[in-house]
Amino acid sequence: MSGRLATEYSAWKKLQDLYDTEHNRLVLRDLFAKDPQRFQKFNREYVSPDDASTTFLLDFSKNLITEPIFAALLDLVREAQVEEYREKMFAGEHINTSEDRAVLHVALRNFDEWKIPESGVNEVDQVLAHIKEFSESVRSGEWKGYTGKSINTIVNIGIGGSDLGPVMVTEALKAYSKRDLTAHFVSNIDGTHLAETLRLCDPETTLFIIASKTFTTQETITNATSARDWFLSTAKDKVHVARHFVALSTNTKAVTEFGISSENMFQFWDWVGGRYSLWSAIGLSIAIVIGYANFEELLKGAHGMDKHFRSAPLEQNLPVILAVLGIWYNNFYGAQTHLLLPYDQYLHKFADYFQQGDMESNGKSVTKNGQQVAYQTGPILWGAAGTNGQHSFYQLVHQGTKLIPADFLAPAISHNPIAHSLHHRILLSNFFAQPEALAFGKTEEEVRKELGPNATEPLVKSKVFGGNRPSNSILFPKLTPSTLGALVALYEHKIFTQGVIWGINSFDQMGVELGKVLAKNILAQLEKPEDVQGHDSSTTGLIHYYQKHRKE
Ligand SMILES: O=P(O)(O)OC[C@H]1O[C@H](O)[C@@H](O)[C@@H](O)[C@@H]1O
Repeated sequence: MSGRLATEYSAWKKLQDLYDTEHNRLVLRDLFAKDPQRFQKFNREYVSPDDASTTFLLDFSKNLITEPIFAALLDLVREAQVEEYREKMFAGEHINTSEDRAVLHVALRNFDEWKIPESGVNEVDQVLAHIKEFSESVRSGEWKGYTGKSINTIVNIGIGGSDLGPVMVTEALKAYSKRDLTAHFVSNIDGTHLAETLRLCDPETTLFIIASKTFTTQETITNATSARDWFLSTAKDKVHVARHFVALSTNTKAVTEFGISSENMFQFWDWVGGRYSLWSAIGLSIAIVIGYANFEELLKGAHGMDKHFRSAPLEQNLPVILAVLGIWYNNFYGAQTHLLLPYDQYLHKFADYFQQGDMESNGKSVTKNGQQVAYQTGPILWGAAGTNGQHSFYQLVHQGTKLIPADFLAPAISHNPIAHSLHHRILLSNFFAQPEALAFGKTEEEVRKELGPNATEPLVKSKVFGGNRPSNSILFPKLTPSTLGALVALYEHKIFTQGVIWGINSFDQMGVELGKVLAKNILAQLEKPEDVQGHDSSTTGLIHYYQKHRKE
């Protein structure tokens, strides 16, 4: 984040040399055969400094690295001054330079550990108390709708960071949820999303949570307005809106103008990035679904990881380790993508969540100093919950032409040990088998032996697995709120570390603006063909085709 080009660092040049001279020799079969200590060298156990039950193992031994390469990768971290920039973040310096803002999601889960001199930080506890009080009154049934009934359905209306975090966490921690309370999440401007959700709601017992940092996002404000119209078509009197609509935002003025009173507004601050906001008031739906005590556990789990990131030596520092391994593949092996593969159905939104977290943060091509980068930055992030992915895209991961580094994640214990944990043992056997198959593959010799002398050449070739495909494995005892908090913070700090090395600003999102501006312009031209002005022939042709075929 210094804004320097990564390629200027001497460690970068060293890594390029190491890649050029070594990469043909970096064969996992050989590396493991030669060194019985390889697992010992390249695994780390995380134990939260605050709570020993929040723990996991990171095995990164199945990566295409040696000790000198690992050392050079950590030299790159030192040379890029990641530790100095980390301190700037924790101190509240305005490291989001393009927007002149601090980056302080860590202050939302700080529990008075560090003094951070930024305005708003001293209001965090107050907002948490508000979340606690409100979530408890909804869960206990004390909060009543306009006809005196308790709330049994919540609808979070928000998009991007104001949607993905609450969706991911409420899914991930469903085992902790209040089962007689239904939570829906409406994000898309497509009327179908709201209409299909409202079909499942009763205006007398539904609470709408309007989540928008800016409170100007077109999708959210349009959905919220239509939801209010739907509500008022039954409730009639506007005075009832107060019992059924609350807002989570930094923009008090826009919230009040929408008709939500300030006591029903949960505040946060401009130093909370949208994709880092689940720890803030944006987490209200999480607190309602899993209860405030569990929400606080989530925050504490993340705080433990913050402490680890801030104090652990680089060679023990898990976010740093994940970050440098990512750089090794992204920048030296030319890998374009990175897979997140949780072997836990509860984490089925984990990759979706980090698509925004990673790609909106590090999908940049100029440095903080405005220089065009001549190297790759953020990877394309994708994934699915195991074992579903195995029956979908793993073919390409195992035998395709692309190198796709992957992180496998799994809990040792399931929340649902049905059939005497048979399901879970099968799930975990896949979790152990896939990284093994990716790393070690199956040689032609092995295939021939298996198929016998009559096998055709094409059949033999088609059954060979090249192997040498790298992965990390993260194994934790159980998916608890605190463990989830630690895992999310682990990836947040990985993204931070990579952003600093690439010299980019991980905390703005200018790339989402242009499409929004053009859509606004087009919206005003949709009525009549003669209004369609100022576009290329393709866009004009498409809009004309729509105008010919629409039937309102
Ligand atoms: O919460 P808001 O202000 O409605 O923004 C929702 C989303 O909008 C844009 O896509 C980006 O700025 C995202 O980072 C943000 O999460």
